[in-house]
Amino acid sequence: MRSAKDFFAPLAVGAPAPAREIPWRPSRVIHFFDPSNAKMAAKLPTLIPKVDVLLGNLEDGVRADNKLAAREGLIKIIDGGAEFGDTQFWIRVNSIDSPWGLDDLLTLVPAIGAKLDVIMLPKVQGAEDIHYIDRLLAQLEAQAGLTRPILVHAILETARGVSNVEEICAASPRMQGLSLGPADLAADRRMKTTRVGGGHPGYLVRQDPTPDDPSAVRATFQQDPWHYTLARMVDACVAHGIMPYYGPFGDIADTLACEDQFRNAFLLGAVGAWSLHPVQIDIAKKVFSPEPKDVAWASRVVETMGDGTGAVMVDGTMQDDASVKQCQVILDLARRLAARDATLAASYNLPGPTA
Ligand SMILES: CC(=O)SCCNC(=O)CCNC(=O)[C@H](O)C(C)(C)COP(=O)(O)OP(=O)(O)OC[C@H]1O[C@@H](n2cnc3c(N)ncnc32)[C@H](O)[C@@H]1OP(=O)(O)O
Ligand SMILES: CC(=O)C(=O)O
Ligand SMILES: [Mg+2]
Repeated sequence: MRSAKDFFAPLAVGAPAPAREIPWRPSRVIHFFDPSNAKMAAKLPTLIPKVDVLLGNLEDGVRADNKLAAREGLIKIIDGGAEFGDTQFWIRVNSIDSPWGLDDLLTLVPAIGAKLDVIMLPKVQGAEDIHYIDRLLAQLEAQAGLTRPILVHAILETARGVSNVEEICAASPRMQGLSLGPADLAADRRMKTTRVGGGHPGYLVRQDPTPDDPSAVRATFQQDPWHYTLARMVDACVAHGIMPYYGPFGDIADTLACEDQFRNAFLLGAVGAWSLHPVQIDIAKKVFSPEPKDVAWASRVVETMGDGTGAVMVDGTMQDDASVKQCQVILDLARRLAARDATLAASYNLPGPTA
């Protein structure tokens, strides 16, 4: 076991010093594209300014016979001088047990590592996977002369990964966050849904029978099969100073259910979600930005509470030291997002400095 003192020492001579804190940057939407798909790549100049994170996907969703073209496509995009502004640039590599995972890293870190903010690693099972990539990245960073460590984001998509979620979050100072991988996770757990995220009409609770009228219709209420996993992820991430994300919503046409799933994740503490299709970008941005009415309420509570201690009534509700902290969460996020988004800033109308 590494001592705590060693944790922030580079894992290879010449590698950049590990990050001591994960920088907070807006990441309401991680937009996926296939770099081997020329039509998608052609859309990047208009997509990049709209998304918080642009992610070049090399793993599932990219045909096996396009894996090399996808890798080359990423290099072409960077060599072509793609401008990211303050949008983050991530890639999802193939899993480290696949035929492509190692070469993804060996090729792309030297070629485009200086532009990369985060590498998303799929099918992470435990701390051992993070330790492997941690050392390998340090070696590659040293060879490439990179001055900034590349961060790592793990997808939680196996039962073993979920069981080991805390050790995964704690495995390296590179750990930036976790995403839920509902498709692979469903398969690995032998769940009986064939959907990519979202609910299922069979996963429900039913209202009790009416005692005097046994034939009366009994309402049913669909439940969220991802609640447990997401809640676990949020706790593990917050405990380790990293960020939780909902993953993909595969029913592209059902924008309403997508919005609902994303909002559940937002309310539980997630900072963002994936978009698989351009139609999902604005949904994620809307959902993961606090609503102006909630920002106005939070401002009012904080203002009414003065130094933030004691208890008062606001519109018939008790507010105290703890509810002020809840309101500060909303205000802090609103300020950070407003600093990047002028339209949001105007809708929030927040006084004071941005965080
Ligand atoms: C479980 C997981 O691992 S999820 C992550 C892996 N999966 C993915 O990343 C999937 C990414 N998305 C996609 O491949 C596609 O969006 C699909 C296959 C779902 C749908 O694609 P299409 O059938 O082409 O959708 P549609 O016809 O509505 O596309 C409209 C336009 O948007 C483009 N487009 C679609 N998705 C994207 C995208 N993610 N990024 C950029 N452009 C896109 C299409 O190329 C098309 O362009 P055109 O108007 O120039 O022809
Ligand atoms: C997100 C992902 O990779 C999955 O759902 O399997
Ligand atoms: Mg997956």
